[in-house]
Amino acid sequence: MTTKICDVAIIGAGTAGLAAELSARRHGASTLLIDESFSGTTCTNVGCMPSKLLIAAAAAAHGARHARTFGIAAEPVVDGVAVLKRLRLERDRFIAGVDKSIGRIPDGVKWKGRARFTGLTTLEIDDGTVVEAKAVVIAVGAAPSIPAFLDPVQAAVLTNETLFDLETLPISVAVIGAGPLGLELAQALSRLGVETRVFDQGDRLASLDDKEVSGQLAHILGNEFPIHLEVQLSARLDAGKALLSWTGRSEGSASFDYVLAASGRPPRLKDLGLESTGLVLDEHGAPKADPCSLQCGAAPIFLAGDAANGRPVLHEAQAEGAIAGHNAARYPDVLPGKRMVPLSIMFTDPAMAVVGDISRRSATILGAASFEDQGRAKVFATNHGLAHILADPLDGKLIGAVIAAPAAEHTAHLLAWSIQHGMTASQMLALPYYHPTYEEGLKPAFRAICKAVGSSMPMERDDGFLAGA
Ligand SMILES: Cc1cc2nc3c(=O)[nH]c(=O)nc-3n(C[C@H](O)[C@H](O)[C@H](O)COP(=O)(O)OP(=O)(O)OC[C@H]3O[C@@H](n4cnc5c(N)ncnc54)[C@H](O)[C@@H]3O)c2cc1C
Ligand SMILES: NC(=O)c1ccc[n+]([C@@H]2O[C@H](COP(=O)([O-])OP(=O)(O)OC[C@H]3O[C@@H](n4cnc5c(N)ncnc54)[C@H](O)[C@@H]3O)[C@@H](O)[C@H]2O)c1
Repeated sequence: MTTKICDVAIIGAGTAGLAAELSARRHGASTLLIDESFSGTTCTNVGCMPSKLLIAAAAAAHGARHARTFGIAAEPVVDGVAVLKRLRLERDRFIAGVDKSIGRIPDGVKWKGRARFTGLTTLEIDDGTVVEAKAVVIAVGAAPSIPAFLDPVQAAVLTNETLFDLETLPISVAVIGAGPLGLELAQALSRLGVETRVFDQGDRLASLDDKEVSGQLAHILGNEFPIHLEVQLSARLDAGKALLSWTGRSEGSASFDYVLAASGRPPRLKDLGLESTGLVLDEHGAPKADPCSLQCGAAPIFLAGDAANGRPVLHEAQAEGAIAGHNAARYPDVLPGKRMVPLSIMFTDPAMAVVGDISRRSATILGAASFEDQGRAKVFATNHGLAHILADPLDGKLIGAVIAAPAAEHTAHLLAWSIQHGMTASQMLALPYYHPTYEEGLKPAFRAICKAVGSSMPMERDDGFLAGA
């Protein structure tokens, strides 16, 4: 039996785990990074990058199909094999990049195997190795959850872990879940010519707490592929296909080559032996971590990335890894990490973004900006969507935003940065806006906030009459 002794053991070499290991080592700790495969991250292998590569192919098809809007005749011919071949080629380059960074980790720090807790800071790896650490960072990520009603059609079920390895594009796909995963992939598949339908038991897209923005997006996306909200589903195999039946807000049945389970990705904490740590676990078997220090109670255990189930997006996995690694190295003298303004973006077209704290909506001023008559959007025939910007009623300081509009991924960044710097709507209007741009489209929301809180509008720069702004 091998025993490994270290200051900080990190379980999981994904984005959060790699950041945690580096951070702990930079702060003087001896580290042990344990992963069951050391073969890329969720982001590169089955997450952000392959999904965006599929979206990029879909955008090319969509652009050609819609060229006729501008007087140009074109009809795309989608070669499914070629689309997926290019996707995997580029994806593998991203994976090679991660392999390179893993290769730079010093000898003796990496340990391949599946770890589980046997005590507060003792781990057992599936090869029998025992690890004794002073602190542990849990960065095990998340895994797809497959609803039980899909059991009868298991053979036809895809997840984000299998979709990108198909040889070619299927004829038809049912997508279960209208969250970011389901909607991004549904729109991409639909634009690539796959008959696609989305189903969700909930009453809005992406569980978005803004009915108006969510409703507009549902309308826009619903013009491209059917979205069935508030439905209950059942499934059975029929002539080798998955036959889905649904009841609720709408009723029907249809056969699909595949069913994509996009119904959430809970943290992979189940077989981690957390009960041996003595930590208080919730009904899902998860410990609670402080959102700033990422420490579980007062224990020498830290949670980071998707495993922490707080902000399951890449830049936060990296940031949380760095905070957790630092704190694990300095345990018990733990510090609160400085968290960024929350920012999440769904790469549909139009994109949907949530920025800052939108939970206090009732206690804020709301400025709205529609993109239906917006200059830049009209030029590019993308004139739809809505931005809601929330601000403090006292001084118009920006608090949050929900946007489903063209270029939302870019305007959301500007808003997140402005919120982080404490900007007010009035200050936003005093900044330069080039014409004609999508950024100009936010001005009506800033003006509405200024008006509501009685703060000044810099008229010499923002007169509000520029045609198409
Ligand atoms: C389809 C899809 C698209 C996405 N698109 C975006 C996007 O566009 N932008 C964005 O910001 N985010 C996106 N995300 C989210 C983003 O990918 C994740 O938030 C991020 O990758 C999480 O990183 P992580 O380090 O927490 O987990 P992971 O990268 O999953 O790492 C976890 C690691 O832990 C290892 N592990 C697990 N259990 C054990 C164990 N017991 N012992 C040893 N090792 C173990 C695993 O092998 C794995 O290597 C997307 C996710 C998906 C699924
Ligand atoms: N652009 C991005 O940042 C991006 C893109 C894709 C995925 N992700 C990440 O991937 C993770 C998973 O995304 P997701 O969209 O799967 O999760 P999600 O939890 O956001 O959405 C899941 C959806 O599935 C629905 N659902 C669950 N069970 C169902 C059932 N039995 N029948 C019908 N509907 C059901 C839920 O109501 C919900 O709307 C998230 O953490 C997300 O942040 C991020």
